[in-house]
Amino acid sequence: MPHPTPAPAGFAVPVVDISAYTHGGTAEAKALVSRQMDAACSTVGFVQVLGHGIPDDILDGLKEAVDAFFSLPPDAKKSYRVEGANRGYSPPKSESLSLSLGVESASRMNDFFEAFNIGTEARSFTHLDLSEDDYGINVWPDIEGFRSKTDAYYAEAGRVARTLTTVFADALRLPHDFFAALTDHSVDVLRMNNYALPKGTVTLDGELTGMGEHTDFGLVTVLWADQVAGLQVLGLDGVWHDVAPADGALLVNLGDLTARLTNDRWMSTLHRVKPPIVDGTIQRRRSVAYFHDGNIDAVISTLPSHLDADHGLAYEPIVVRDHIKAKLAGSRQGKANTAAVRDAARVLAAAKGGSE
Ligand SMILES: O=C(O)CCC(=O)C(=O)O
Ligand SMILES: [Fe+2]
Repeated sequence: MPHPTPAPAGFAVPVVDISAYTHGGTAEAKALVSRQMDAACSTVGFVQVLGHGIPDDILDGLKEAVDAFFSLPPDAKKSYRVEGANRGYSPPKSESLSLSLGVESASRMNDFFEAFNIGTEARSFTHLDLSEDDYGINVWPDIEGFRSKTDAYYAEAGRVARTLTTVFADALRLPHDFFAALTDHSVDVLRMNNYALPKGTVTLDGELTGMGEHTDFGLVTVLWADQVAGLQVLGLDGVWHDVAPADGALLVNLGDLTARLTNDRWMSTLHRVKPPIVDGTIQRRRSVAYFHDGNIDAVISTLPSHLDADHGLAYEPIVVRDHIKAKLAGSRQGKANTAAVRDAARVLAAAKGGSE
């Protein structure tokens, strides 16, 4: 089947230009952006974000760092593995994201992506008594410029994530600084993903999964990706749709914690990476996800404005630490996350519907 298939009428990832927030627009311009964001978050849960203001040279530096790391020999990459923390190198087939949802995959550790993670460290908050066990210590590959380039992008992506939470606060009619109290020592992680399979290793048994279906764990994810097919998003129609970033856009999606805040009015949308196989090979694809997950000790409770007393749909309040632990235990240690009942049901329903 040729790829990418055109998106059918009825499914599109809305484009929202947030310049009014990044470049000091008028109150009216901001109100328009927050209305557009509300519509995107309540119908798709993914947004093509323009006007983010990340300079091209910082994006170029990020791509150089990603290429330099993933082109190291396998043994060199493996020397940057970190046990027990969301840091360093993850080789292909060491994770199964679908297990973070409680959905069994055919051969459990099936995802062929490889990744390198960096993130916020507890020790950077000198005034707070936080545990590195909750955050993690970064490892840095011995590659000239890798750290400065990824640090520069990390700061920019964090700025965009925080700007987005300001848009969210306005869209949800919350105090402007509502999210600041949940995110002043946020556990943020940057995951650089590489989807590549050496020639001749691709089998056409239909089980090829770049990254299994999952929802992101936190508040919001800012995703830079190559304009190469592979990312698929589950629509309200129960069908998987191909999505690639528009020119100059970052893809932004909501995570589970924002869905919990809004009692699922805003969507933590299921997504996966299933690259098309063309002539027995897959086209290499890179993506870099910045996860803005909230303070490790923050309690996430459904907003009073979104409680639905009649239907009793509110989630129990949850501490960010407990939520992240349950999700990571699924994807990393092969334990199905039994708490993700709603998500698992949606994946199984979609499995019947197939992809577009
Ligand atoms: O590679 C992609 O486009 C998606 C990556 C992703 O969903 C993730 O890292 O959580
Ligand atoms: Fe994701």
